[in-house]
Amino acid sequence: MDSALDLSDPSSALDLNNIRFQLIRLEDTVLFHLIERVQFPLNSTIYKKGAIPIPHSKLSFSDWVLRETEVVQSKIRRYQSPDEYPFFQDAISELILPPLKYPKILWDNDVNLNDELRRRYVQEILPAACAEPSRPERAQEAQENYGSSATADVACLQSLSRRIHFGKFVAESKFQQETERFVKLIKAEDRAGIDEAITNQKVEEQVLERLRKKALTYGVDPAFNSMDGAGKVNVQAVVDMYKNVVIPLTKVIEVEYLMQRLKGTKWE
Ligand SMILES: C=C(O[C@@H]1C=C(C(=O)O)C=C[C@H]1O)C(=O)O
Repeated sequence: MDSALDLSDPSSALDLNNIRFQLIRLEDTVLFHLIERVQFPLNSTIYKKGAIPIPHSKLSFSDWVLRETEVVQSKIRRYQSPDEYPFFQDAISELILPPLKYPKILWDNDVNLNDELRRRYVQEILPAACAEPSRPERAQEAQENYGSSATADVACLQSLSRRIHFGKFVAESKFQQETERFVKLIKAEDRAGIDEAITNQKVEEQVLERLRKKALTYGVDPAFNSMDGAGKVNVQAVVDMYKNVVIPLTKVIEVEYLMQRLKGTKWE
């Protein structure tokens, strides 16, 4: 039985089986947060800058809720953890708790793909997940759900961010397993070669198949036969989210992390 990732224990945190076990656990988190979000209509208004006036801010309503959440969470050490990355770097505030001392597991890097993740979430993931032809009520805006939608977005975005940035642990694990191979590719700045080297097609196919089953299962309450056959979440939207956004961004993070891996080492 693989164990959960212990970020205070480098050997556990870089065991690829443990990392993959954690990625599987994160599928449930991401899926349940998305199920919560798609209870509400898309409410595209909350993603448009200026559509909802916010004192002293030019952000969209959804971005403002996310940034304000990150301000509070940064004060209680969320971004001290090597598996958490902020969407708004300027939200990072002074700690109100004593700093934590994590052992150095990852190599120094500045890889953060949250801007791209947020763009894809708003422009691709949510429109697909909220579009439920069998439920026309979802097509209508519901102003009373603006706050609930934005709050659910924070949970979705933070779980998706954690999932894709786990690519750093995967990349470090693979680098330590095949150091010479990756050093050559990195020195040659061969991003395509690094992408090929970190890719495991079989694992990707297993991820997508498992997600389809989870979306079908978690989406239907066992107490009720779904009257219209539609579960709580659009199954294809979940699979497409991973196939077109989550897995590709995870791999970009693996590649870009590795491109920075030789800094300060004997191979530089
Ligand atoms: C995360 C890994 O690296 C890559 C990314 C994967 C993903 O994002 O699900 C799966 C397999 C690999 O292509 C891994 O090898 O487990």
